[in-house]
Parts: sequence; structure tokens; C-alpha cells
Amino acid sequence: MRLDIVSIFPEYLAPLQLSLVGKAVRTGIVELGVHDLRQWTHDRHRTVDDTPYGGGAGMVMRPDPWGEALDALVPPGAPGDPLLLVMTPSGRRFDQALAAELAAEQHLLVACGRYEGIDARVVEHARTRLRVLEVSIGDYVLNGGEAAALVVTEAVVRLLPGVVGNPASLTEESHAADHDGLLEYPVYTKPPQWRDLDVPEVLFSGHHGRIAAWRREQAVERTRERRPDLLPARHEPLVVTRAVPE
Ligand SMILES: Nc1ccc2ncsc2c1
Repeated sequence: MRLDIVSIFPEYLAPLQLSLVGKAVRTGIVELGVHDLRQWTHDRHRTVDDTPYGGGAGMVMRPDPWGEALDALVPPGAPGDPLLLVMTPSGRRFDQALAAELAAEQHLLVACGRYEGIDARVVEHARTRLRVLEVSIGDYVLNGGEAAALVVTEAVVRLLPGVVGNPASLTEESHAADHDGLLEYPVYTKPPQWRDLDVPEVLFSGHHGRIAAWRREQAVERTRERRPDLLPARHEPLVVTRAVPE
């Protein structure tokens, strides 16, 4: 996968050089380009924004640097079929299903807006020659799209073959499709006692069936308590295979 990210704060994307994403880049699983939008400005002040037509608070990102940036990164008529992701609070809500969709892409371009947003003509024009998806990571106020770009990049890159050491670990995580989208069960490790707190006995049983049943039960209970919206719409109550009695 090739991933090009455009921002006026390219240093905000430095964490992508760390950990799993950094390793994916170093091993060639991902080709990463982080670009400063200001390289496509031509005035002395490297201007990227201006006041909004129609009035209102704040500033809007001008279309011209963005148009030149996209033309440079995807020259008109160039081969390939890149997907432009525009990070915006008004976009499609990012979730694990979308992460899986994006992990199948060969080339992603990520536009990180700032201020009150990017002039709407940038997306309008991009749609004439690129697939475009506006993406939101949630309903809260951020100062720009860079944090969202980090979230989306990590969630997508970790799904690429060869990135996560043990692919099995991808299946039992919260929101993983193979885990019915349930939240993760509680996990424990050494020491067996800690501050008078014990590890659930079943985890020492060595009985894989009982352990699996207990974990499923915990995942369903957690999901019911914390995120009932994630429970599959069922006509009958969710069947929980009770932990096998001792
Ligand atoms: N404020 C805000 C919230 C979500 C989001 N997602 C992508 S950019 C963005 C900005």
C-alpha cells in the first residue's frame, strides 16, 4: 500500500515512524509520504487559508494549494485508482469495517484539514477524477484532521498482511469482525495475586473449552453493559454458552 498524507503540520504525523506502522514502512509493506501543504503555495507568507465567503468565524483553507497538491501526488491521467480520504467531522463514521475496506486499497491519499475546513470545491473537483471518501473519527471537536489521520492510518496499516506478528490476535479484539463485533474480554497475566486481587480461576484450568466459554460470556456481558449498540440485532436473546460447570 502507498499512503500519502497532506497536512500543514507534517511533524504531527511523526508518530507514524514508530512501532508497527514504522516497521511496516521500513519493511516496505507500506510506502508512506507525508507532505507539507505549504510546498504548494507561492506567496511569501505561504498562505493556505482565508476568510470565509458569506462571513462567519474562523478561516477556510484555500482550494488552490490543495488542487496543486493533489495534481502533484496524482498527476491527471496517471495510472492507478487512488482513494482520497478527507478527514472531516462531517464524514462517514470510521469503524473497523471501514478500516478493513481501506486496507484493501493500493493507494490512499489523506487530506488533513485545519481551521473551519477545506473549501468545498476541493472535494467537488477531486470527485471529477478520483474516488473520494470524507471520513470522521467521531463526534467531538478537534483542531484539525491530523489526529484523525493517525487513527485511521494505524487502524488500516495493522490489518495489512505481515504487519501484526500474530494475525490471530486481530480476531479477538474489540470490534473485530470475527469476534461478532463484541468488546474484548478482560485479560490477565502474572503475578497470580496482585494487591489482594486474584485472577479468575477458570484461566488456570487448562480447559480450553471452559476458558473460551468464559471469555465469550465476559465479552457479551461487557458489550451489554457498555455498548449495547454493538450487540447484533437478534429476535431472540443473545445465546451465551455459560462457562462449563467444574
Ligand atoms: N473535530 C473533528 C472530529 C472528527 C474528525 N474526524 C476527522 S477530522 C475530525 C475533526
